[in-house]
Order: sequence, then structure tokens, then C-alpha cells
Amino acid sequence: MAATIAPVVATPATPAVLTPPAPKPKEKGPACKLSTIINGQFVMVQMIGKGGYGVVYEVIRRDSPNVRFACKAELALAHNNLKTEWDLMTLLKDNKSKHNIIGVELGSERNYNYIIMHLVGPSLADLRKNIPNKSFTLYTTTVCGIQCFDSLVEIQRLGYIHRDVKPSNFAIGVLGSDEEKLVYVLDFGLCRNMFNKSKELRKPRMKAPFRGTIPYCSLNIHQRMEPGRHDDFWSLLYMMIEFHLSDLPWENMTKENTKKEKESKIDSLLGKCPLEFQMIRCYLTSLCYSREPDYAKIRGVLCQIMIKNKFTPDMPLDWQNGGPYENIFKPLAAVVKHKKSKKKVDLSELLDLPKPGTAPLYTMRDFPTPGEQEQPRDESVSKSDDTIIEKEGPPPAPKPIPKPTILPAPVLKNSNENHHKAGTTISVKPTTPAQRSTGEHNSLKPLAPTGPGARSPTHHLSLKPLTAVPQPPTTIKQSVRRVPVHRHKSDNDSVKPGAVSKHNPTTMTAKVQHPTPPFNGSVAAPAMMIPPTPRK
Ligand SMILES: Nc1ncnc2c1ncn2[C@@H]1O[C@H](COP(=O)(O)OP(=O)(O)OP(=O)(O)O)[C@@H](O)[C@H]1O
Repeated sequence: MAATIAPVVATPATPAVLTPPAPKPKEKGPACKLSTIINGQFVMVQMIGKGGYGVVYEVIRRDSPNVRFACKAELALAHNNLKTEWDLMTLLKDNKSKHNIIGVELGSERNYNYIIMHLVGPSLADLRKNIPNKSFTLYTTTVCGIQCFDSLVEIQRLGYIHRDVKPSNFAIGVLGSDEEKLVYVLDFGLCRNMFNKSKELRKPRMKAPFRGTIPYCSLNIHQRMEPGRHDDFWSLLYMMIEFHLSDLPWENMTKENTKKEKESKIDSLLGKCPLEFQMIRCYLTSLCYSREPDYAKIRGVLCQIMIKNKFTPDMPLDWQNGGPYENIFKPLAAVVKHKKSKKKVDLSELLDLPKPGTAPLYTMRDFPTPGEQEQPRDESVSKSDDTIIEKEGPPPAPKPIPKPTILPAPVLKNSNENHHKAGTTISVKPTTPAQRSTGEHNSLKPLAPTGPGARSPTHHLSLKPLTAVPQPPTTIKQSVRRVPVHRHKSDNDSVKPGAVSKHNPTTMTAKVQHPTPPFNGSVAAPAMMIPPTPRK
């Protein structure tokens, strides 16, 4: 018998209710906090600094809790800045840099990428702010100036520019160790490769997006000129003026007002500084993007400050024993209980000062007078650049169709223009895949041979185990104001898209991994050199 098949009644499809998907909760920052365990082996014990997208923690190894490292964690975005930072750190290490921090591990967890690196001491910004009159002695200003300069030259000799030179991006070694005389350069997140694959200088863009930190960037950057090697040194000059005079008059001003102040106040500021500062200013004014700075000349001028003032490398720096602020920094050094590096730092070797009488004595006659010289120009500025110009703010107004009777189209004012807070690093996220893909221009490869300037083997901060220490007394805490940072660091100018997968953590380890015993929950008391005061 044939089975009766009930007719299939087509039921009208339930009208699809188009409910928009619930918005994903916005990730404000890396999902890590105190006691977070990274890659099963590093435990976060103290926050050192915080930025808009990232955070720096002091961490310990679970299998040797007295070994301290620093961990920089940043939100995992399409663009992995830390990968670039790691690559440049590695490149510097391979080239025997003296001022580079050693990277230990690059990886990713949950919503963030991270770098584990050797722990260093307080930044130059923190040190200066802890001194009552907020200025360093001329000796300390000059020693730091020479070392910061050398660290930037190390980067530039590899074909890169830093683009975010400021006091919080330089730090000394751990207080109380011999490395407290050594200045390290930090944060390669905005570094840019200046050369293309054929090792030719990339053509300067007609207009470059703003990158850097307002109080320290050069006037060229304010004018959106392509950042060049000399711009790193302009920032260094502003830093040195600040170290010497205690502040910069344009601190906390808007970008526009900062520019005006930089133009109008530079002469009076330099009038209160050694003449060599003015010489450097005059020399930098004579440079442009394509002109390679005469590194020996700038260094020679800096060394001249030491020689003229009879400064010798055996003199103590402001924070050292015997220095003018020993009483402020000694208690801080004392709380650093973890095993200090035994590495000897020889300041006379680092500074490598010419013997008195053997170096040329520079006078103002050796430098062009700003204003009297012809403004240096880059002939190669071109629209057909190999890079893109990123937009900040709204797109440009469409060109009006010319009609004799209508008024000119209003010029769209860049809404972001003057709203960057002073002291913050500014960069712009690439917006399109095409833009992001241009990150390949920054592939990290050495361009210039390290040549005769190649340095002696890299200094390793050998952080060795020690016994757990109690929490330092709170009375020793200092108010270390950190510079607020609102940073958008997916800068395709400076970085290459990262290859770190969120779900399948990849780690690049520079050290042999030790077996990790189970974490017993007890975290050694923080033994960082400056108590944590997270930046805003
Ligand atoms: N290896 C380290 N050891 C100790 N402190 C560190 C280390 N790396 C960074 N710091 C501290 O953390 C602060 C922020 O580091 P870094 O500049 O790399 O991060 P950032 O988020 O890019 O900040 P910014 O945007 O202000 O440059 C530094 O000023 C320094 O004081």
C-alpha cells in the first residue's frame, strides 16, 4: 500500500529579525595585571609604566623568582608594533650596540603581544623629576647627552631613525649597580627605516603625518616635513636644554603654541646654556632630510663641553654615591635587592673623550648662523613617493567645481590638529590594507655596515637569582610622575604587520627555556628601582 504522504505545507519563513550583533566590549588595554602569568613562566609583579595601548611591568621568572625582567605588553592589533621593536632590538644586539636593552622573548597571550627584556633602571625623565630643582648638573647633562647621542647613532647607522626621542625613552641601568652610569635607549615603536630595499634613501614625502611627542619634536616635524636623521638630534637638543634649565617653556602647550614658542624662545633659552648648545643648533639648522649628519662633528661639540669644563669620567653622576643628589637616590638604590649585574661599566671608554689639546676647538665661526644661510632643500621631494601619506582627521574637501560666482570652498580644518596633549607620543593607525601593506618598507635589515664604529660586545644585564626581599618601606616611595601617553601605535610608517597569532602563541626565545615548576602563588616583593607610579 502506498503510504500517504502528507503534503508538506510550506511554512512561511519567520521574518528575520535583524538585530544588530551585540557590540564587542572595547578592549581598553592588554588583559594583564599584577600576578598575571605569561607563557607559563613569567609573573608580573609591579607596574613600571603605562601607555594608551601598552603597559610595562616588572616580571620574575617562576623558576627563579629573584631574577627580574621587564615585560612590555601591547594590545594585539592588526599591526604588531612589538614585532618591529623586537626585530630592531635583535638587530642592535647583533651589531654589538652598547645602549640597547637585551630582548629575551617575544610572544602573544590573550589579547596582547609582549616582549620580555632585561630590566633597566629609572628613565632620565624620572630621574630629573626627582631632583628638587628639576635640573641635572652640566656634567650629568653632558654625559647623558653624549650617551643618548651615541645610542641614536647606533640606530641610524643601521638605517633607522627613532622619531620619538624624549627623556622617558632613555633609562639608566639599575640604580646601585655599575650600570647606573650607562644610558639605554628604549621604545622603538616609531622607528622608521630610511632606506628602501635597494639601500637607497627613501624619497621624502611632500607631507608626512605627525609622529613623535610635541614638546620634543623639531620644527620640521611641526611643519610635517619628512622626518630625517637630524630631527632625532633636534629632539636631543631640546632634551638637553630641559636637563640644563629644568623645563621647557612650551611644556603642556598645544601643538600650535608649542611651535610658536619653539620659534620665538630658542635664542633666549640657548643664551642660558653653554655655547656648544648653540653650535649644535646652528649645525642642525644647516641639515635637511637627505643630508647625512656629520656625527663626528656633533659628538666633538658635545665632548668639548666636557673638556672646556674639565669634567672627567671618574666624576659621579647626579644620582651616584658622591653625586649632588646622593641622599635622594641612595635609599632607592638600597631597595633594589635583586642580584645586581656584575658588569663593569667604564665611563671613560663609553665617552671616549679626545685628549685635551688633540681635538679641534670649535667656535661659533665653524657653524652657519641660522637665518643667514640658505634654507637647505631636498630636491628629491616627490609626489611619486614609495610611501603613502596618512591622513589625520577628516578627508580633504573635494575640489569645488569652478564657477565664477561661487565662493571658494571652505578649507576643512583638521579636527585633530591641535588636540594632542603635550608629552604624548602621537602616531596614526593605518586605515586600509593597502596602507598597512606599506609596512614592508620597514623590513628590519641593516643598511649601513657597522664599520669601524662597531662596538665591543653587548652589555648583558645579568640578572641573577637572589633571596626574596620584603616589600620596600612605603616611606621610600617617590612621586615619580610618568608622562601620560595616549598612543595609537599601529604606525605603518614605522612597523611591519606582525605575524604573531593570538590563539597559537608564538614565542621567539633568546634564552634557553628552563623547566617551570608549578607557581606556588607567592610572588617575591617588588624590588624595582623606582616605585611604580603608573602613567596616566
Ligand atoms: N626594560 C625596561 N626596564 C625598566 N623599565 C622600562 C623598561 N622598558 C620600559 N621601561 C619603562 O617604561 C616606560 C615606558 O616604556 P616604553 O617607552 O617602551 O613604552 P610605551 O608604552 O611605548 O611608552 P611611550 O609611549 O611613553 O614611549 C619607560 O619610560 C621606562 O621608564
